[in-house]
Amino acid sequence: MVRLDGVRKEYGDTTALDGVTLEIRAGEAVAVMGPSGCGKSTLLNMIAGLDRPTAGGVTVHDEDLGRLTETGLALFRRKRIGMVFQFFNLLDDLPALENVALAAQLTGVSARQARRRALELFDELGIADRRNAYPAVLSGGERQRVAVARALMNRPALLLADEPTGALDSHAGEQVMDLLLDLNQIGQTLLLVTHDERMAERCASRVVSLADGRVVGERSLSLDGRGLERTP
Ligand SMILES: Nc1ncnc2c1ncn2[C@@H]1O[C@H](COP(=O)(O)OP(=O)(O)OP(=O)(O)O)[C@@H](O)[C@H]1O
Repeated sequence: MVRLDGVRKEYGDTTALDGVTLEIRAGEAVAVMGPSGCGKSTLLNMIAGLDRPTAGGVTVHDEDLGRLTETGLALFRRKRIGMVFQFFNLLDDLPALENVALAAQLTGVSARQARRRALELFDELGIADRRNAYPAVLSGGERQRVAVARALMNRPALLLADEPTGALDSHAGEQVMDLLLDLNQIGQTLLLVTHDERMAERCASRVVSLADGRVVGERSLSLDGRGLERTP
């Protein structure tokens, strides 16, 4: 699903990624961990096509991102990638359902069809009763579930999550972890950046450790070990 081949990224004198080679198979849930500044977000940005490597190649879902124009990359991102961020990144002046429907409308889907799909997702994620609420009145956990719904709207090949529980209290964080775990267990490929060892162990089948822009370790987690401590 994802292949990084000797990816290097420099920002002026700073080397954010220093030759990262990594593969992620369809259906995997991979957590990327490492100290602040080691290049985790840069890695996600390379895979999402939000930024281009200084050297090396990135292939996602058989698409060589280096061959895409800026317009091609924007289209790739909208159709193939779902992203969830620590601080939700919802639009404050749109109700929850419209925030989510917009993701499909931007790919040319009609407003009616987009709302129908968004409602299905709100039902599945247990937030249907919050569909007309504006982000400001939603709890952190509800906001993140809306953000996950938005990320899933276009049925992405890959869901990228950058510290998705970083701004949540522990109960809401647990619910979001359960949600990501459930999504992966029904086949969604997931790449997760987290500082939280417990989250990695709960949601990921493999943990990749980064330090100073390099992969310095990898370990697989047994499937049996995942999701055992579910919230009631
Ligand atoms: N747009 C940018 N311009 C200049 N330097 C950048 C840019 N983005 C990242 N960097 C630098 O690249 C390095 C890696 O940053 P990155 O944000 O990927 O690390 P991170 O592991 O995600 O950190 P954190 O856990 O604190 O979010 C850091 O030294 C950072 O300052």
